[in-house]
Amino acid sequence: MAPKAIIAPSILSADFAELGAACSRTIGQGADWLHVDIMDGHFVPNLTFGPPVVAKIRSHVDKPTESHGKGTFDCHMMIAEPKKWVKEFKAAGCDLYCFHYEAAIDSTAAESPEATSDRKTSPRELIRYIHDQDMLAGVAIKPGTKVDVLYELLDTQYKAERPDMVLVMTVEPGFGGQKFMASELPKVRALRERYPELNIEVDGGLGPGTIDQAADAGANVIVAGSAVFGAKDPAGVIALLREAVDKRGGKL
Ligand SMILES: O=C(CO)[C@@H](O)[C@H](O)COP(=O)(O)O
Repeated sequence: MAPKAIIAPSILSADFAELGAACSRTIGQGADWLHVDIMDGHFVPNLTFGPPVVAKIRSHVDKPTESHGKGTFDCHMMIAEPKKWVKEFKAAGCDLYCFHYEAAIDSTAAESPEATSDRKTSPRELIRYIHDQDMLAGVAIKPGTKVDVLYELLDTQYKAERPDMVLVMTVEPGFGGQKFMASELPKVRALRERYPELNIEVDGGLGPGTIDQAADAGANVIVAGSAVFGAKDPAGVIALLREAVDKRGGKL
């Protein structure tokens, strides 16, 4: 049985002048989680917000009462140094810290081997560290990254080192409103076949016109930015996305 639908609107497409109100309204419109895109201008060519903003908007939304529950702040860390910010984002109210596999393994930016070990870390160590801070851990892959790099992490017998969620990007990370890349769906299908109970998130170009393909492939955590925040009826879009995923439950 595939896991249930989790709808996570991306607040990157919200009106930043009223971000707190937009967050609470979106939860009221039926969203399960809020997807919070953190960009550092290095890992991706765009800048968004840091811990003080996350802390402010957190106060507009009730904390989840259970793991993966309503109100979860799903922080998508598009940053070059994911280990460096774990404690700050925990303090700001992040519930799920989803780092990029590519950032965790990339040591080429570090100036010296010593700096490398200090600033970069292996995905496995990083997952353990995130769990030690009492957050869920997610691992994201960009379109150019093969899905099988994740198998070793997902197959570990040590729960503390296993991701709670995988994010398959269906656009190049960095900006909202891009065209959905169906070429990424074989990754989702491969993950779903191998891990029937895994939370598999897709992000980029999701909306009423693309959700069926993503749900057919096995995605259950759906990020949608412009499709929700640009809609006349955001609650209707959230319900449609949920129904598309849930009606495939058990048939995958
Ligand atoms: O991480 C990202 C972009 O890097 C996303 O979360 C976008 O914010 C999704 O926006 P839409 O494609 O749904 O408009």
